[in-house]
Amino acid sequence: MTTIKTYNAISATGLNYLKQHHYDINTGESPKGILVRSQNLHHERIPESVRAIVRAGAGFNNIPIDDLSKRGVVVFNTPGGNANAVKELTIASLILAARPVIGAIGFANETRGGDVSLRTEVNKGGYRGTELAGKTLGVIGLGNVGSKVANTALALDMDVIGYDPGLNANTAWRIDRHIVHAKNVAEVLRQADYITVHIPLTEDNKFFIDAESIALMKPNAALLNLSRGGIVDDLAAKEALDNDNLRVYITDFADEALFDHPKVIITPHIGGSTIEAEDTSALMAARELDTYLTTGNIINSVNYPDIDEPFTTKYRIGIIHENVPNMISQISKFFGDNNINIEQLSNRAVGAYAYTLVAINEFNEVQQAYVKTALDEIPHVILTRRYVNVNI
Ligand SMILES: NC(=O)c1ccc[n+]([C@@H]2O[C@H](COP(=O)([O-])OP(=O)(O)OC[C@H]3O[C@@H](n4cnc5c(N)ncnc54)[C@H](O)[C@@H]3O)[C@@H](O)[C@H]2O)c1
Ligand SMILES: O=C(O)[C@H](O)COP(=O)(O)O
Repeated sequence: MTTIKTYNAISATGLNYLKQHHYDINTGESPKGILVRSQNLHHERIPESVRAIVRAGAGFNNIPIDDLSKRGVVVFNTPGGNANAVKELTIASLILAARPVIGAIGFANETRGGDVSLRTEVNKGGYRGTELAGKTLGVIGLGNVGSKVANTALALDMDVIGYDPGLNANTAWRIDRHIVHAKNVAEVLRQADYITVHIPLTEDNKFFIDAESIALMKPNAALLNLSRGGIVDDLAAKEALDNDNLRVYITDFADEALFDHPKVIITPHIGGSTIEAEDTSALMAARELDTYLTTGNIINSVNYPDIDEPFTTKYRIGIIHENVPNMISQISKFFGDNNINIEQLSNRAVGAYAYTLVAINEFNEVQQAYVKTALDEIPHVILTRRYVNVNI
């Protein structure tokens, strides 16, 4: 049995998938894989036995990607698995930013006793809001979440302007043609009545919304952050709220500096917390983990290139290496020199790393005994794994 270690509450759908595929959950000493949600792994000791870590969710800023990449540990996430859940909470947040629903509920409860109807009707004028229809929504980041938010806002009769310099042919098609594409973020900040941020927390995106960017917003703008704490400079947002340079700030990330502020609404990081999103993300995560550990196929990795090929030979050798010249020729020469016939060789590189998956049929026990050690000795090879096709 292969052991998988888990952190956080991982949905039973994902755990059951792993159990059905003969994995132990949290029992053995030397886990091969880790399944995690938001637990901060930056200061955890990741056992040497670990070959893969899957983040059941989108954001992976809680995982020490650089260190793990140098060790040959493949890190995955589950793109889109919880995007609908975040979209729905973002729409709820937009409505909370337009209508004083929370205060109105409090007021309704206070009307108890006596003529409830009269007291409600006389005093409800204090809970008038505005409509989203006709207002402009600015969406920063048009990925899995942002594209859904942008498209849904059109159905609420909002005008939508979006900004995402990272869109490509595979992702741009998701975005409705009525959404205006801004050339820079300042365009969004100046035009929007509501601004919602859906980008990952990276070094570059830290305090992406800071005092300077808030100064570009309309003074009655509403700012929504369902991405990550640290993407918005909360102190700058608080100062803008205090000076009437921002109307309301809604964040899914609690911050001591924001508690009890009358213009702030805080939710406790529940954007992806629906039964459906947790099930979908955990199942995607379990499948990605099992697929890599049993076939060498890499799907949705955030630190190495994806390779997803049908496993039609008896064996495969997966070689994670640095993206430097002469690796493929050295690897294929090794197989040739050792009289091992290559049926198929796939190679892909992304940034500093590359992955080569070699498919073979004839592979005797002597060759199997030394191939891993010998390949690992080629300079710039990080980790070699062997896969056996149990269906052949
Ligand atoms: N609140 C929650 O529970 C919750 C749930 C899911 C995701 N998230 C957060 O939301 C983020 C986005 O999720 P997603 O599923 O849409 O991810 P995604 O990877 O599908 O999309 C992110 C998009 O942001 C774009 N981007 C990156 N930096 C940018 C920048 N500086 N300006 C404009 N665009 C930029 C990328 O090109 C990409 O298209 C995640 O990284 C995560 O931190 C939070
Ligand atoms: O990045 C994500 O997917 C979300 O922040 C969800 O986090 P969670 O899995 O801890 O709910």
